[in-house]
Amino acid sequence: MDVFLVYGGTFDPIHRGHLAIACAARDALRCTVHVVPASDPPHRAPPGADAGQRAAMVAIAIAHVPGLVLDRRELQRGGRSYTVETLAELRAALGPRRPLAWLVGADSLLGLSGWHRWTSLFDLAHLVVAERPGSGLDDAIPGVLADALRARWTERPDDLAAAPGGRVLRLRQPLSLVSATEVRAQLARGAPVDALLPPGVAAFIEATGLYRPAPGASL
Ligand SMILES: Nc1ncnc2c1ncn2[C@@H]1O[C@H](COP(=O)(O)OP(=O)(O)OP(=O)(O)O)[C@@H](O)[C@H]1O
Ligand SMILES: O=C(O)c1ccc[n+]([C@@H]2O[C@H](COP(=O)([O-])O)[C@@H](O)[C@H]2O)c1
Repeated sequence: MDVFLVYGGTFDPIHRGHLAIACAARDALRCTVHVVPASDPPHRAPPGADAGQRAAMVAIAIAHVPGLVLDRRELQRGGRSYTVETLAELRAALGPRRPLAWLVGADSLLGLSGWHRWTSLFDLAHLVVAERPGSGLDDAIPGVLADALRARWTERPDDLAAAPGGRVLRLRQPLSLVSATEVRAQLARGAPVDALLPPGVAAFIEATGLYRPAPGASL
């Protein structure tokens, strides 16, 4: 059965690194990627753009990318965007047998043991983990998480199609150095960001005045 693949993120703003891993996961699993902007992302400071603006930038970024679709379920649910709740909602809708997977970057995986009800995530879905510069997966995984992952790792996409959840697929895609932090910093100092962003997103940011320093603020 084909995998229902979900990619959650703050996307403040969505950048080329996000698209690169979404497309790599799409191609590895040969399935659609459902991109889910977080309404109120846990474990981080409030985003610079509101949830509607972040979703609008995702819509612009993926408009012409085959196999990527916007899913507004966390915006509609409101409140803290706990992944375990999103996956439980999807599992109820998809039934117990459909393979379901959640895409993360390596830095997110390294913090997984701090997530709300994190051990339940594996009962609900697979994880797909994209490598990210600066976040090594081979020796950096903290003990309790390493133990939880040990028997779950695979490099074979077919293992995800063969079960509803519980495996962790390591994606080995070309690395992208881009981060939303870097994009926001560049914008704050008035530096060009076109090379970091999908087409159309820079124009949206320019038109809305997002991420500009407040007048008179020192950089
Ligand atoms: N360049 C990248 N390579 C691999 N994974 C990435 C990359 N950028 C983001 N991700 C992953 O995408 C998901 C959503 O990321 P997020 O929206 O927080 O972007 P970010 O660039 O990490 O943002 P920020 O710099 O504000 O923390 C996370 O799981 C993150 O690990
Ligand atoms: O459920 C949690 O406790 C949890 C903790 C941290 C991050 N997440 C989710 O992981 C995704 C990436 O988070 P972030 O902060 O790197 O954009 C996003 O969908 C978050 O809602 C979820």
